[in-house]
Amino acid sequence: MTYAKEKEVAIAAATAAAKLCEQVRADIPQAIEKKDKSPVTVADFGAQAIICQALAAAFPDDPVVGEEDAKELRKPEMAETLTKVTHYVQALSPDATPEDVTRWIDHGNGQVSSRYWTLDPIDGTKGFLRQDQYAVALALVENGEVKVGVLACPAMPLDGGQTGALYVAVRGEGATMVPLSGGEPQRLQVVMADDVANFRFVESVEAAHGDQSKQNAIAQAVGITTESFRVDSQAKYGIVASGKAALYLRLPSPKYPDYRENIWDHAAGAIVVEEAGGRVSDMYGQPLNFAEGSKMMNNRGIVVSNGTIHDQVIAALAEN
Ligand SMILES: Nc1ncnc2c1ncn2[C@@H]1O[C@H](COP(=O)(O)OS(=O)(=O)O)[C@@H](OP(=O)(O)O)[C@H]1O
Ligand SMILES: [Mg+2]
Ligand SMILES: [Mg+2]
Ligand SMILES: [Mg+2]
Repeated sequence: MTYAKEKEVAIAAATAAAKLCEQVRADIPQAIEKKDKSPVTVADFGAQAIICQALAAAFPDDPVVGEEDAKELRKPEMAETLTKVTHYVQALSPDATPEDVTRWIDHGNGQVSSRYWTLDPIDGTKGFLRQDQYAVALALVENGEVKVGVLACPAMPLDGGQTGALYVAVRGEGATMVPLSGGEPQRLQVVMADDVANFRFVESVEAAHGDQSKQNAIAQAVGITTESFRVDSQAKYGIVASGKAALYLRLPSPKYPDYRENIWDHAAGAIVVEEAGGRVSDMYGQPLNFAEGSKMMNNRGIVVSNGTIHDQVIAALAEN
């Protein structure tokens, strides 16, 4: 088994971070506004602290490229928020001080290099605030290729009535889903072409994060006639990997034509789908570039599929 230690550490860290997030969610979190006007919560900071602490201890030489940083949190007017974050972190790491917490968060300020981790402590913060889907997303990238991906989706409903999924993939070794509450890992397989009931497509809840009218037109062009399934965060990748949808489309929003996708919004999800037999590319069929920087400057839009319809989707995009 390759990357055994990386997989073990990533699973333990993402599972712990998911626990922290669920604790915050039960307490009804408040949104804090970031400089770019997007929301962040004490759970985003706490989850980044917990995961970075674990990665720094196990792999001290690996940079971590995370979404959040502690710059604002260090300001005196944020002391109360930092106290709250520290309180949630202490439930998992009792000796943690506020200084530890900000230091661990800023361990996530690393740069893309030949080997690095990328972390989205909460992907779908808006979904998290709405008590909808969200994901803790962690991936290891080597020489531009995602090697390990772990996606914790604490609000994901499972067959059989439980809630909470952990999706795990290692390059060349397949993808599995294990309930966050524990149990046997189940092998993931994307939907087959003849599984009509699951031949659906997923897209973001937030209309401004895509182009919903074009997404619908492309889905129809490849024979998907049912309405989209709208889900927050990289949970969408988990749904495609589990064979519960054939396609996830994320086309550039007409409102933000210059938007570029972040590596942490896709790395973990992409390997989970690929290892379940699916395909991931940008809207021109180009591979996602995880080798350059935190934003994928040369990619536009995201297409995630079960594989069988991928070329058809790219062809439909070229025509529309
Ligand atoms: N304009 C635009 N276009 C595309 N994507 C954008 C845009 N603005 C933000 N973001 C990123 O969207 C991430 C949330 O993913 P989703 O859209 O799938 O979920 S959600 O519907 O917003 O909950 C969200 O990730 P988090 O910040 O981690 O929640 C953002 O990185
Ligand atoms: Mg995100
Ligand atoms: Mg995030
Ligand atoms: Mg964010």
